[in-house]
Amino acid sequence: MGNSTIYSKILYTRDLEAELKAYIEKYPKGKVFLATETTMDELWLPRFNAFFEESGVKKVVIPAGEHNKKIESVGKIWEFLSHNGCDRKSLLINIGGGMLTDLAGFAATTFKRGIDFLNIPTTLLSQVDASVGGKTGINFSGLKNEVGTFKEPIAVIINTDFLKTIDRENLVSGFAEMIKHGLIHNPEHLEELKPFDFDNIDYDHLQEIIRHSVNVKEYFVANDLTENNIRKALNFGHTVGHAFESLAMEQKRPVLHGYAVAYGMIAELYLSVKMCGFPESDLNILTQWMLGIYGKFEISESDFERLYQLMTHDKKNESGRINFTLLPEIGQIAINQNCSKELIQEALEYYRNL
Ligand SMILES: NC(=O)c1ccc[n+]([C@@H]2O[C@H](COP(=O)([O-])OP(=O)(O)OC[C@H]3O[C@@H](n4cnc5c(N)ncnc54)[C@H](O)[C@@H]3O)[C@@H](O)[C@H]2O)c1
Ligand SMILES: O=C(O)C(=O)C[C@@H](O)[C@H](O)[C@H](O)COP(=O)(O)O
Ligand SMILES: [Zn+2]
Repeated sequence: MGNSTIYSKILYTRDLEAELKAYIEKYPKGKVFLATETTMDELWLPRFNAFFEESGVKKVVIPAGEHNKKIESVGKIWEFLSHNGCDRKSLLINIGGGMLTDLAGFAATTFKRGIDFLNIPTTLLSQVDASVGGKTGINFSGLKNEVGTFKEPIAVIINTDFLKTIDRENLVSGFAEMIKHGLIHNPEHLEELKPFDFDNIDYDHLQEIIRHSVNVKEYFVANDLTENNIRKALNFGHTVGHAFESLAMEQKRPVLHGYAVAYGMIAELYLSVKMCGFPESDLNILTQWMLGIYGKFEISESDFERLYQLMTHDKKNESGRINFTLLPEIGQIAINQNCSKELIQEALEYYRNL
């Protein structure tokens, strides 16, 4: 099992309070804390306030939005924990999307050198990806997740009812990470995603396909928690995707994480054709499918150098080389693929000309 310390339980439920009770009871009253963000606090927390108050759980609320995944917000959580008597045996419950679970997970894993935390993901992206697997972190210096830790939550409780209030753009964003899971490990999962109807969602079916996606994530995490080896598969699309996401932020035209990953996957599938013999016919089909869902992120040739510079900060890089995870075919991965600057620019040119 490599360097894994699989410890998180993934629970699927439509009765959140019942699942939570068992966890809260293991901690002394007054030692369980809640972190959430403003959207969830307004939309969903009123239904649970009485339950949390009865259980003696105090709450900190962080402003919603990716731009708040920053050190100042971590400070706010640390202050809240410190002022309310949080000790090493306390538990922090994180309710929100990937922004919140990354941020509050990071706060928990660093407070007093680490306390337990439990994730309740409320977006599709956080249910299939961000809340699972123990990557926590914040953006820093214009770079995605530049500072963070690897530590798994004690549990992840997935309730698809939360997705009923998600806007379409955020659903579509989470769907990109599911496409990624299909591409890197499970062609059947990819096929079951193709007919998904965003306008007419069957939540029971959605819960099933969320499970299939989480299974892919868990497989890689269980075998390589700290990303020394095959976990790099989960980063497919992100070398270029994070560069797009950071560039978009710099240019004040931010894009959602999943959209950036979809754009990145197209460029990295092109690299897969050139480096690993990925079938060109599959590249064309997948490119058209993803373009149809995600549209196109407009870039000009003058952005190439900045995108390349951003890729030089990717966490998979070694000895100054930009390392990609690429695909020889759907469902197969090739990690540590070092591409030349010229080839990376060719992939960006391919994307730009679509
Ligand atoms: N740790 C990991 O392994 C991992 C994996 C993938 C992505 N991420 C990170 O996750 C973040 C993106 O997460 P996200 O897409 O969930 O974004 P997010 O957390 O910003 O949530 C998206 C929007 O949905 C709102 N929202 C949340 N839950 C809602 C609900 N139930 N109903 C209505 N609105 C709701 C939020 O307020 C926000 O406006 C990025 O920072 C990305 O880097 C981390
Ligand atoms: O769990 C992983 O490993 C991933 O790479 C999942 C990604 O979808 C996620 O966006 C992750 O936060 C990216 O990590 P980073 O190490 O490239 O910052
Ligand atoms: Zn991602």
